[in-house]
Amino acid sequence: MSNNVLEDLYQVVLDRKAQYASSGESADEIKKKSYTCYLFSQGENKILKKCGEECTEMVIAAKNHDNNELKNEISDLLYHIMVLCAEENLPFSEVEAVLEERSKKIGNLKVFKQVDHET
Ligand SMILES: N=c1c2ncn([C@@H]3O[C@H](COP(=O)(O)OP(=O)(O)OP(=O)(O)O)[C@@H](O)[C@H]3O)c2ncn1[C@@H]1O[C@H](COP(=O)(O)O)[C@@H](O)[C@H]1O
Repeated sequence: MSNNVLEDLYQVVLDRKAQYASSGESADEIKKKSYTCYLFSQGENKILKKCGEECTEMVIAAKNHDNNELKNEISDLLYHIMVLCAEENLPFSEVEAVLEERSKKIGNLKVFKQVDHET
């Protein structure tokens, strides 16, 4: 594995998508071998449901101030987001590019309105 854990994970997800597309197995068989292939076999609604579920679990972990649980839930969410990107044919590198572009900006883009209470 290279230093870029996210890129490597996305590549595994893409490999599983290709693997699923070429396998003629049932969902039960697929699930035993690869959870990622199973998600692709279930389609967009299932993947979106999982993203929502993992996001809620992340929020609950944060509300409980349980950082051990929180890091696991964030990891689950990131994985499911990658499956969603692959399902939608959105290269994860495009998400990284948006973050990189934003990192070049200094300060907040919003201009704070100064209210003059004297007038
Ligand atoms: N990062 C993950 C990852 N995070 C979470 N999960 C799986 O997500 C599932 C979430 O559990 P749930 O109880 O919510 O779901 P479930 O009851 O098993 O099934 P459903 O409710 O979704 O039908 C578990 O089965 C976890 O194993 C993941 N499965 C895979 N990966 C990565 O994907 C790679 C390829 O995995 P496979 O496709 O399984 O080989 C792995 O090496 C990991 O790097």
